[in-house]
Amino acid sequence: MTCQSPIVVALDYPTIDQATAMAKRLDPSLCRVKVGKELFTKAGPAVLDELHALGFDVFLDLKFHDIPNTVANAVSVAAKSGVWMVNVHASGGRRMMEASANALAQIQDHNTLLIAVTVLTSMDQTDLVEVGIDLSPQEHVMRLAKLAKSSGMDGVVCSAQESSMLSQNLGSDFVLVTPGIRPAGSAQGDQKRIMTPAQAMAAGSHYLVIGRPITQAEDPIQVLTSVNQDLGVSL
Ligand SMILES: O=c1ccn([C@@H]2O[C@H](COP(=O)(O)O)[C@@H](O)[C@H]2O)c(=O)[nH]1
Repeated sequence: MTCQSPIVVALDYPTIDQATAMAKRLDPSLCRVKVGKELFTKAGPAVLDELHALGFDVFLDLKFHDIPNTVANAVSVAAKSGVWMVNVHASGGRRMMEASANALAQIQDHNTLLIAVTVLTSMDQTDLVEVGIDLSPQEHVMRLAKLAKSSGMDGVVCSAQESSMLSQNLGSDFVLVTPGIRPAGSAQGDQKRIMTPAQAMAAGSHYLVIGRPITQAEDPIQVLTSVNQDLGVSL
């Protein structure tokens, strides 16, 4: 069954038991799920198998960033594990992204989306200046997204604040995966470039990554259902 919802719930947990307990409170027809560095470092590929067995599409969010050969091989292993989406850092450069896209192309019948991270949603202009980038977040996202597209990526991770600009410049088929989503009233936490779910969809985002506003809610399924309803997703 294809999930109709754009929501990807970030399962940021320290153990496989906590992650699968949350997944069991969710529903694969209402969301996809994301496995990040904390959970994967502890649980390894077993967590992917468990989430697949529960019926979820899984975004493996390990943000690979290394030399081309290393990243291409890691992307290849990820795709063979059956994940729906995997990502690399666009700042790893053209050769790294092209090697990753070529590695995926060699896997028969894979249907894994390959996405490049542009500028983390936790960063603003001040953070960029400190790492030597004298561009606005929007300008740097645009530069990295153009590079990602021409290097064979299916799309990018960006903030929803850049979705409209990217959709207009790179086409509405270029997949925009947007963390930093905050339903009205939820805590911003460490995120800097945020938008509400409805604003993000209106701006052209394809997928909305939502973690703590759902996973730390008293009733996660109620929050998930209510965001889906606000977005007009047929449930
Ligand atoms: O630019 C990025 C890239 C990835 N993330 C990840 O998304 C979730 C967001 O969780 P919240 O609790 O909704 O803030 C988290 O797993 C990050 O590692 C991101 O936030 N920004």
